[in-house]
Amino acid sequence: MSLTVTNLVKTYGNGAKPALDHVNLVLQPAIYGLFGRNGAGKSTLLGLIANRLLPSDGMVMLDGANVRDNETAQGRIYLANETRPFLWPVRLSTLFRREERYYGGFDWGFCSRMLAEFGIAPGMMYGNLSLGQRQIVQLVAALCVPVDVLLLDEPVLGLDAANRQLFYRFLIESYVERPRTIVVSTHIIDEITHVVERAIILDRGRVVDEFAAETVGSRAAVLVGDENTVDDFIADAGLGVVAKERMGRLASVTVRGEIDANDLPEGIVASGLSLQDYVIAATGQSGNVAGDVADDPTPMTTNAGER
Ligand SMILES: Nc1ncnc2c1ncn2[C@@H]1O[C@H](COP(=O)(O)OP(=O)(O)OP(=O)(O)O)[C@@H](O)[C@H]1O
Repeated sequence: MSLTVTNLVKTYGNGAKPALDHVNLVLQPAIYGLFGRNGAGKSTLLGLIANRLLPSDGMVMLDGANVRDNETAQGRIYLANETRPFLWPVRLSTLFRREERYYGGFDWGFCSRMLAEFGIAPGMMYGNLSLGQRQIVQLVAALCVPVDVLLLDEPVLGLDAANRQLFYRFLIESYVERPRTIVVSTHIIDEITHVVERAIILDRGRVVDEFAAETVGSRAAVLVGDENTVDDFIADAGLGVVAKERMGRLASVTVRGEIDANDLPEGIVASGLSLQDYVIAATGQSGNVAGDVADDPTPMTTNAGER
């Protein structure tokens, strides 16, 4: 299974800046985290992949078929987002049966187990559920349909902490049971770090980085120490500076690439960035740690010595 996004552009109005600007991606079976600041274009990208929005340019192909003109391909893609229309006066079981009919299958056993653990009775009316419970029902449905591409737009918005943990557990279980392409857009990055295999970072409509999540520690580092010593080290090593903060005589400088602790002079401490810190650095106003993979597919090295 392969989902290819080619030169995808979305402009919402005449003369408006593109919400999505020539995005190229190749997605394989894996759990992807889709990250970016408010308005970066995450929902737009997911809406275009799911054929809920018309692209201004470019295309989305699923196993070689253009998703636009192909109902079979569309039936293999499921988008769960807040606007998914579920009619109000409907029992959960009816709602799930509709999904079963449209998507050609439904994992009823997994559904019952998830509802039980979330404490939601299957005979409930959808409209009688709380906001968070409705969100859970949508996620349960999403995990039970036999699609090849699952797009979850801010899935944990409205879920309490315990239910978020439960959802991450079910998401992993579902993926292990049936590996497929799952894209999760979220702002709660720290929580999902250990769930996602790959990360996609969007900034102002462009993909600025796409990488294996476990390699995040080697994509950028923070150096802390006496400002002059840190500056000299950075200049000698030819490191790219992303951001710098001063605290009296001390400086904290974010640089691109991985730092070998053996290369550090005395008095400088280096640490890697968490996925959340890396996303902040990659999408901050002061600098762009990632470069732009729209033009360069390998913007980051994992070795500071290569810079
Ligand atoms: N229906 C629309 N009409 C006009 N502009 C829109 C529309 N939907 C989105 N936009 C604009 O497109 C850009 C991207 O929006 P999008 O919702 O894709 O961002 P996002 O990354 O999902 O943001 P958030 O994290 O806040 O949900 C924003 O500038 C937004 O204002």
